Amino acid sequence: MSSVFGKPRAGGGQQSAPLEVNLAILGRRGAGKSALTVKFLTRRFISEYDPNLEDTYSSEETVDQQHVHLRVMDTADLDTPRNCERYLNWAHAFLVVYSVDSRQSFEGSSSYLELLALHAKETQRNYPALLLGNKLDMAQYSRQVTEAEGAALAGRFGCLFFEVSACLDFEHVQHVFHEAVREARRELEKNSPARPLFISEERALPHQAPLTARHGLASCTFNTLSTVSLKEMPTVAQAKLVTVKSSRAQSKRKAPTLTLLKGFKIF
Ligand SMILES: Nc1nc2c(ncn2[C@@H]2O[C@H](COP(=O)(O)OP(=O)(O)OP(=O)(O)O)[C@@H](O)[C@H]2O)c(=O)[nH]1
Repeated sequence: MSSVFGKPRAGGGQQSAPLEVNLAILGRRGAGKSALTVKFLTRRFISEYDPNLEDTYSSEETVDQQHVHLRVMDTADLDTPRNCERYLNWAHAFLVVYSVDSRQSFEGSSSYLELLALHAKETQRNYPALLLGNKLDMAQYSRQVTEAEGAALAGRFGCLFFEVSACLDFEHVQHVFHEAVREARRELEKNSPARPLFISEERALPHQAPLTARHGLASCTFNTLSTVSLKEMPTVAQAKLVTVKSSRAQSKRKAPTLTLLKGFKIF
């Protein structure tokens, strides 16, 4: 079951098909994958969760004025990469997360980057990955991995690197997810068959179906920078949905509600 966290779309006039991007969040247990995912989707920090729950969420995003249908798989791999095909064959980009206060999780992130490099070699394709050092808020008390070490590891694998915190700014977390979308988009555009960028006129040719029918588009004037994903949604673990109030402070009013996974507690 997938959960949908809808956000208002900007640029309502734009009619082109949304870009579809699948993003998998990888990393050792406790690195903060779920906390970052839920922060991005709800702007909130969670502190309680079910560590065995793996689920895929979808969210409507606007990245650089483009409408993006983003799916995020918050993986639960226990301690080492397992049954990796479920995300390797599905994702267009990966966020590899470690915690700056855990050397073990940093070493774990290195195994994930190696796995992705091997997959890229085997499939002869580039899969963008971003390395994230999470729990930056803990750095002043219990940092075990320096920023330079994180940057060096990212440099070895040619990926972007950010230090973040699921507890701090939403905007910074959102920026990182949107960077992943940009990286995925770059690859999708590189790998998609050449298509015309602008078509100003549609003429029904005798032997050709109209463009609208062939592309499933409503209008003949369009910009086809977006790429429709052909990858299938994986079968994801069943997750029970619960509805919680979006804010305790709003309890006296008719509070809006959010649908969240069982196991997440919102503060
Ligand atoms: N201080 C701090 N704690 C965090 C942060 N992110 C996550 N945590 C805490 O770290 C613990 C693990 O976070 P999760 O998001 O469940 O980690 P995970 O990587 O999803 O772990 P698994 O579900 O076991 O794979 C939880 O107690 C979170 O509250 C952060 O940025 N700062």
